[in-house]
Amino acid sequence: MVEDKNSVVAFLGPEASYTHQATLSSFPSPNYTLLPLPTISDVFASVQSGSATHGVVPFENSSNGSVVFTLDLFADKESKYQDILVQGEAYVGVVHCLLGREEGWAPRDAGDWDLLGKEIIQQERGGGGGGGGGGVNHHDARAGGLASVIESPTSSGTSTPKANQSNLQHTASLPVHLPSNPPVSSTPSPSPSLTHITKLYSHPQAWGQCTRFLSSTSRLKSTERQDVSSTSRAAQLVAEDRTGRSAAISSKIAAGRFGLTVLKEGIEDRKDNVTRFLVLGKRSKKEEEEATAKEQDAVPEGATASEEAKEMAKNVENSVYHDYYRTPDQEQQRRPAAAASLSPPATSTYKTLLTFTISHANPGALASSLSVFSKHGLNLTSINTRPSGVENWNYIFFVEFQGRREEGGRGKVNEALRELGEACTAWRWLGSWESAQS
Ligand SMILES: O=C(O)C(=O)C[C@]1(C(=O)O)C=C[C@@H](O)C=C1
Repeated sequence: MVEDKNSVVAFLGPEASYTHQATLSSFPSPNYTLLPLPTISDVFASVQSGSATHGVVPFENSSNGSVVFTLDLFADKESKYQDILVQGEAYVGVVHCLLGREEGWAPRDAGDWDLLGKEIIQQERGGGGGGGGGGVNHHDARAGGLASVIESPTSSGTSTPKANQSNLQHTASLPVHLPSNPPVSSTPSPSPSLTHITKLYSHPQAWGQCTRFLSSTSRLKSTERQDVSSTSRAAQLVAEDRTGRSAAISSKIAAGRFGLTVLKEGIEDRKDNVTRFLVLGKRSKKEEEEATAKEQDAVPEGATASEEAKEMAKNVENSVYHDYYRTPDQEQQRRPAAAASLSPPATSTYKTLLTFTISHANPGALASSLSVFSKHGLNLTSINTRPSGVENWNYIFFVEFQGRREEGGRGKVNEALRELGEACTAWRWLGSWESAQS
């Protein structure tokens, strides 16, 4: 990533989320200001509006599949995130823990408790709208938030080697504002009783990654579960619960951050549990203007208005959109630019994410669209769908493949896109980036 001390990186918070770990791994330098936001849509919105230069969002988990909230934001049915492109990825090993209070726990010191409560309330107020997360001071987000409670890359939420340039061990320490003698212990007894737990909090993805533990622990089988916006938000809510009867599925790092006890560690179904995160960026105004100028030059002299239109539709050199939510006129006015990510060095492996729609009434439209990729030797690595939102049982298809769009309309990805335009009703390029997979 381009390092600039004015860069603001928004991520799904509050601090100590797995997304925070992915953010530190992709943006290890203290020159970046990290901004925890309550929801994934807040992250998209902040990148689109320019209040953040980058965003980090969860995309898929190795055992539980896609993060549908993120897919729906990429589907962008209301055309709110037209300038967002994927510029990178990060992998974080996810070791889930059950966090809470031990049976019989009670806040020991009202002063300490008030201080902790005040801290949490401050975070929520600073969050920039909406419940569900904590917006902490930017610097706290980096320092106090996560780095200061990370003991080693194996403590929880480890990164895969490539992502682990991170500085998950980054130890800058700005104030955390937790009480010096927190009213809890983060050291569990060997096998703490769970009979006092009456409510569980977590992110929906986490339930799906801990099914065995949840279904085999008699106390928890029938315990009420509440979905919240992130695993660290779950930990934050449990820390606020003065009854001591709730628990969160979250990370060991979050236990340290929010002063909770790890009641059970390693509760994920699979030990190789990994979540992939995407780094978002925005096409710049300058790039957009340049692309508009280039495309105007590209229209052959003497072309008629309709030939021009045809030429524009064919010219995928710099286009991001063949957008399904825009009329051809609107489409021509926009003509977005190539992202900075179009010109990385040639040695690495790249990935590209696209969405497309087809006419469901047209037999073979889906098969023809997909065959474009194999025809051009592009290794299709995943396919997803989300409801189109236009008509029942119609879908937006997401495909990811190895390769990248090159500048100047060259290369097999550009060729495939030209052909895809003939097989589908519309497509949208969501970015090409260097793979972080080892
Ligand atoms: O970042 C977090 O802590 C989240 O709660 C999000 C999220 C996700 O959506 O995948 C991230 C990692 C884990 O897979 C579980 C939850």
